Amino acid sequence: MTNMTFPKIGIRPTIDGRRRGIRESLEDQTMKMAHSVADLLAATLKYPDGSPVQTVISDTTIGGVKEAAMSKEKFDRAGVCGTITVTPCWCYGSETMDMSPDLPHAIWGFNGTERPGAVYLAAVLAAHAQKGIPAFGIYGHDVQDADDTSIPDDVKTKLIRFAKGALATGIMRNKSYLSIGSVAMGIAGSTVDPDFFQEYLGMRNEYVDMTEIVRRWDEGIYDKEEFEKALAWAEKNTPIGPDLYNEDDPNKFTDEQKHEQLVACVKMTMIARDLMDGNKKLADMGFKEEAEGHNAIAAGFQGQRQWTDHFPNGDYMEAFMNSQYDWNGIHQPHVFATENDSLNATSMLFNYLLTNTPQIFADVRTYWSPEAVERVTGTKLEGVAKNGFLHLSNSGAQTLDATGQETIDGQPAIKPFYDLSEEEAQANLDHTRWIPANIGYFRGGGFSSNYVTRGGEKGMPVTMARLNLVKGVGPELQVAEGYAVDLPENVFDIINKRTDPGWPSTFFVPILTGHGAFKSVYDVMDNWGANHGAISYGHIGADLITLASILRIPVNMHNVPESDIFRPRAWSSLGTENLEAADFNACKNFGPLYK
Ligand SMILES: C[C@H](O)[C@@H](O)[C@@H](O)C(=O)CO
Ligand SMILES: [Mn+2]
Repeated sequence: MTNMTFPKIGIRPTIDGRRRGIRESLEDQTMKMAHSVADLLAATLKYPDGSPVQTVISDTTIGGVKEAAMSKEKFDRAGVCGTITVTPCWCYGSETMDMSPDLPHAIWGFNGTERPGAVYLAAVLAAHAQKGIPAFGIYGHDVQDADDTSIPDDVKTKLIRFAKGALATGIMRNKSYLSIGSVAMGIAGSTVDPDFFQEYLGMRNEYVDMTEIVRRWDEGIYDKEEFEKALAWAEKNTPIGPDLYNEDDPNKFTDEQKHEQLVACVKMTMIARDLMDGNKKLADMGFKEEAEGHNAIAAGFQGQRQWTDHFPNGDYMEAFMNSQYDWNGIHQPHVFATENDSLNATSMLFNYLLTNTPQIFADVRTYWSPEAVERVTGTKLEGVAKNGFLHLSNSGAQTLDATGQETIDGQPAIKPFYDLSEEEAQANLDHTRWIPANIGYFRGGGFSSNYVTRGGEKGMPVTMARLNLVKGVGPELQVAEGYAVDLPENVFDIINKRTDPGWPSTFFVPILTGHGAFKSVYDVMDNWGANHGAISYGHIGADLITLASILRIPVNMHNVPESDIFRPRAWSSLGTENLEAADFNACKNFGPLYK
């Protein structure tokens, strides 16, 4: 999603309202705390376009209800999507708090002992709980001196984790999920649930039939100049690869037919982008309505089967939509799901908004036990993969940035577009083949990207997430942190041949904890809620858990250490011993963020 204005974090310095000494003595310190938080967020966090995150600070410290109202007015005008209240002292709980029920809130109560900042923190969090407007409490672990304006590391971690979740919530709000087509092959995630998008994400749903693509092809509703450039680029950078699946098929396509398919794939990519973002060029051509786009922050393409039984499949389009470069150079990726799996698109959207990195959409295809690998290949797995692995593979919407050719500190990584070099983008392309689709599955042809994610010596840290809808509960999130790993060459060759040799592959090893769904790699597979997963670079489970709690989506399985879990304080009111049950109860009790 391009050309958007981003929401901001509002910072509220609250203060003891007593004039004639108390308030005056605290003004400076209180305002300084607000500025240190603003500086921290601007220096640490970036919007999806790479610009630094912006904050708004209340014009005055807030000692009572009038100043709280003035601050709220300012925040509403500025487009604030979450508030952080800071204070070193006692203030008046319900008189100074921000009561916006549809915004996430956090409060940092300074851990000093000269003034009762922690007492205010506890009082205002109680008010939040009592009013059903949950807020995150931040209380530094170690006492600071009264004149210390620094932010301790534990406080920083929580401020940043909260701000990431609040910003993700704010950025997706009022945007659309665009379905291109409807339900693919009975996949539940592609039966779009508008109530979920509206109430939990604050989003709306847009729908276009897949015939819209044909209309735009036939009536020439795409930028012709861009298309010429794009096709020349595609012929050079995405050459059609060997026909692995169809060599012996009497119905296999000729080279001319395959070239026509590449033409169609390039046009599909441009059209999907225009459908999501709009395109001013279309207005110049007289297509003003089409030029607007659907304000989509995420989208999905049904593809199978009505489209793919007749036209080239969506793999090429999906791969490029999720990637950060094409004929226009390096740019922001889109969030684009195969099979119109709107729930996997949502998981990708969460991952993306927390990291600004492009996402892997994959089938959670096969659990390979060490025993099965040894039986089939004669090789005993060692190292990170010694307990087995999950083979993640789907022909379509897997970012091309996941080849493992991008690096951070010499290790394979997936980077945001603003950190990506031309060489890395080119290396990804050079490591990707474009394999003609298996015409048994895809009668209309098309091309799948084909590469293996390189994990490197230590494995690439990744997190797999999945949002599911469960009748009676609503949405639930599952999160598995782990590593994308390299397999010994002979193991890969044998496994690849008997799976889908023309699709991209990521071999995933979740981190085991010894309990629940993380007792074994098999248990992770066995507890996964659907056929797809959304895989992000990095270990982002703690951020996902915080975001889910803001949206009141319970997490039904995760392998994040308990010390990293950060949820609103009111969650403890629902239980402190069994955090999973407390999470379910809290999400149910407080209900979705929107109506
Ligand atoms: C080609 C097949 O229909 C696959 O696309 C299918 O197994 C899936 O991806 C299901 O999610
Ligand atoms: Mn699939």
